[in-house]
Amino acid sequence: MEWNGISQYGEEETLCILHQGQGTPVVYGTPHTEWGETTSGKVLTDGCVLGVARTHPRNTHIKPHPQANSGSASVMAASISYGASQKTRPNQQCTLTHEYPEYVKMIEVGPRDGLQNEKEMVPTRVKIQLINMLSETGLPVIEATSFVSSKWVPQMADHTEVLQAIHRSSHARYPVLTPNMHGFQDAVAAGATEVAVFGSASETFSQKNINCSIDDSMLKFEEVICTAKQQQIPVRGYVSCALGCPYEGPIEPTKVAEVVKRLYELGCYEVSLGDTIGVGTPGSMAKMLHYVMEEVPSSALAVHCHDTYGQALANILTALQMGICAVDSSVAGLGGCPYAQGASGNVSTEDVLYMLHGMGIKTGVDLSKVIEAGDFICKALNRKTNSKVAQARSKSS
Ligand SMILES: CC(C)(COP(=O)([O-])OP(=O)([O-])OC[C@H]1O[C@@H](n2cnc3c(N)ncnc32)[C@H](O)[C@@H]1OP(=O)([O-])[O-])[C@@H](O)C(=O)NCCC(=O)NCCSC(=O)C[C@@](C)(O)CC(=O)[O-]
Repeated sequence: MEWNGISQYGEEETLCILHQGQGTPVVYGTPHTEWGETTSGKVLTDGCVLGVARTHPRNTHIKPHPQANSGSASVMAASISYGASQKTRPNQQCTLTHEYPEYVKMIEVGPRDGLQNEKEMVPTRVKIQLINMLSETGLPVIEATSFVSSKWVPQMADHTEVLQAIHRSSHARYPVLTPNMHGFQDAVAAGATEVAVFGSASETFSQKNINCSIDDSMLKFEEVICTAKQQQIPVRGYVSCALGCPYEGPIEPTKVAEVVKRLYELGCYEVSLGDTIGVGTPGSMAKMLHYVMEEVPSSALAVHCHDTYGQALANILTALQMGICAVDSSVAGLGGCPYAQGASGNVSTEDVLYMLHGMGIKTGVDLSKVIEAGDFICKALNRKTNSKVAQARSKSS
């Protein structure tokens, strides 16, 4: 099936006209409207309604409209691009292509997600040096530690020492995890200037990870977010098990979307979608994002892919095609979650950078310096890197 689009670009708005083959064009979306809301408020024609266009500074995503005729589901994950440089006039045809963001924000989670699962205590000075080395790479966000119970996660017990000793780059931010007010207050006392709350789309995982139901977690997060707002501290959110749960198996994308929406509405500036056990595929990622992006704009979403089944890069690429511009990753692919047995580490920062830079996407991050930081932490842990790029570079040097 061929999908065609015609767009008319103005400074402020894009009008998308979608049609199939010889069908009569259907006008169905502008950047200022959400799904199903058109400038006219109506579908202009019937027989060839294919979907609605949701514009993004760079991508226009097509989603089947409830009245769409058969076969339109095949565009669920497609994106149609009308970059500013590709201005078209009405009646000119555009071919559907994927257009990627020019810049991707990299969120380094190695010092927290990467190390929290280590059985042997990692010396505090090693954690500090790792963060200091990562700060030299140009990474814009480095998640430094977490203010959780040391009975639950002993590896993060030195959170205050770590946060207070690192050299903070003026170009980077250093969020820390805070599951409740106790953690938030400790974090602020230690000098945190950004925090993250972490919920789950799975009830069982929520219980196992933070000892409360999803609803109770939202009450705790609300308190944290309200207090943080008063102190002008930005709050990021996580939703674990976005593509599967170690206890419940597959999670309905509608459930993921609901939890993401709750966090966003509470005031998280960005919500990271965690494939906690790395079971996702481009298919399930596209489907989940499709539902989530109905509730929350792509500009407020990030993806957080563990690489258990080797799908992380493909899943990230899918997310980029759908308009996501923020990616969590872990130096040397370190990590795992203490409450998700068998889950391997995050996608490695080195491998994501190699892919993005190879696609001409800017990150502002120096890959060689990240490889050095990865080399440092792997030596300290007496471990081989999980990064394919770092492995290849070390063989060739
Ligand atoms: C959330 C809690 C603290 C609840 O733990 P709890 O036991 O239910 O807490 P409580 O409120 O009942 O309090 C019990 C005791 O804990 C203390 N306490 C209470 N809160 C804190 C705190 N913040 N820091 C330090 N101590 C705390 C509190 O003061 C009290 O101390 P006591 O009076 O018995 O001496 C616990 O379940 C916990 O620490 N869980 C750890 C969760 C964790 O860190 N998981 C790994 C990170 S999430 C992740 O990896 C997934 C992610 C984000 O990467 C994305 C993905 O991949 O999906």
